Order: sequence, then C-alpha cells, then structure tokens
Amino acid sequence: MRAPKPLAAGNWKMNGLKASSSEIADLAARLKAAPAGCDVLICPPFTLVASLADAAAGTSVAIGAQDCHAKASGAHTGDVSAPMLADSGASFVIVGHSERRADHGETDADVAAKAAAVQAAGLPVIICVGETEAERVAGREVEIVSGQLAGSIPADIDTDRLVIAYEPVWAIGTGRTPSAADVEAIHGAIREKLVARFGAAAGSMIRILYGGSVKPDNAKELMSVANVNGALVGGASLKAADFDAIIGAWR
Ligand SMILES: O=C(CO)COP(=O)(O)O
Repeated sequence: MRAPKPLAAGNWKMNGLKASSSEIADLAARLKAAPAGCDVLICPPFTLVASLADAAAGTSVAIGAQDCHAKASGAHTGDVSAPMLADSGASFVIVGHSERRADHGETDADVAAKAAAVQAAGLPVIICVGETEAERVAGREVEIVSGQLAGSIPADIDTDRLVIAYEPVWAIGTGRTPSAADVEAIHGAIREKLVARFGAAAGSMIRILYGGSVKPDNAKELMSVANVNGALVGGASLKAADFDAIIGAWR
C-alpha cells in the first residue's frame, strides 16, 4: 500500500517577531542545499503569517497558522478566520492544540467546527489530539484519543486535506517522550480508527504526526516508527538549524 509523504511541521506557538523571517530564509537555504524527503511547514503566530508567507514564496517552506475562528467573518473581536488566513498566504491551519483546549476551553465540537472552517476556506487542516499524564498513567490513552478523534473530525471532512497530530500533553515542552513501542501502539490505534471511519484506501493515506519534545537527537528514532508520518515540533522549530536537523530524519 502507498504511504503518505511525511510532513515536518513547526509550531512556533507565541514566539517570533519580524526579525524571525531570517529563520525562514536560513531554513529555505538549507533545504535548497540538501532537499528534504518530506513536506516542510512552519506555523508562526498570526502576526507573522503574511510576512513569512511572502518570505517563503518560491521556496520549499510552506507557512501555516495555529488556530482560527469557526466562522468566516463577523462580530468576534480579536479573532481571525480561516479565509483571512488563506488570504494572508497560509497553506495549512492547526486546530485543537492541547494548549488551546486547556487555555481556551476548546471542546471536541469546537475543534470540529474550526476544522470544517479551515477546509471550507480551501486549506488542509491539522487536528491535534493527545492524552494528559493522568490519563496515560490510568492506561486510558487509546480511549481518550479515540474520543477526541471521533469528536474533533467533522462529518464532512475531506481526508485528502486532513492531517492528525498525536501530541501527548505530558511530552510537550518537557523533554520527555513516549518509548518507540508506546508511540507505535498509539499511532497504530489512531490508524485503525481512521481506517474504520474512512476505509482502507483513504484512512491509510492520512498523515499521523507525532509531537512532543521532538529534537534533533530523537527525531530519527521517533520518525522511523510505523504509522508516524511526520512531526509537529514546538521549541526545536524556532531555530532553522535545529528544525533542519530534525528534517534530516528523512534525508
Ligand atoms: O506542542 C508541540 C507542538 O505543537 C510540541 O512542543 P515541543 O516540541 O516544544 O515539546
């Protein structure tokens, strides 16, 4: 069976100023010198989407966003819609990151509405799922992630423009990661759910990213696990040299 092309995605979270465009130029130059065996995406904060999309034009770096509102426009002070992001040059949007679920009380239904809005704006969506440490200790990770998948993927999703990111909350920013065997088990369970819902042909081609303390020194091992089709990288995506070293997992 065909395998999906890997995706290395960087989530800059609430980091980055105008000067950060030098990191995009640096990354693009590295990818030109040593082409990647994966797609490459950087998701800066909203303030930088348009300028970094301009900076990345004509390179192999795509620019995306980290969230959007579920509506296309309207009286929602401070929010940003998916059509606005598309208009700004974003070519992907992340939704349902655990930091948004925790900081903003986003539910699975909220995430599903946002995911639908992203696709309605013509863009592919990365939907994040992942269990907390207490849920992992209780052995409930498959149950939790299965529930998030069922609730966060909207009914009319276009699977060609769907990416899932599995990010155990306890591995984010902590320097801790699940073992390769644990990653294989949960990614296998996610694949089973996707195949059960969308059929073997579509379900097996949906990229499942692993995220949570992916670093240059563990990327190769994590990215070689079955059903790991890329990475969603936080801290180590801020510096082009580090992110490029992670991308080296596919060179
Ligand atoms: O949350 C993450 C990416 O979305 C992971 O963050 P870290 O790579 O900093 O652990």
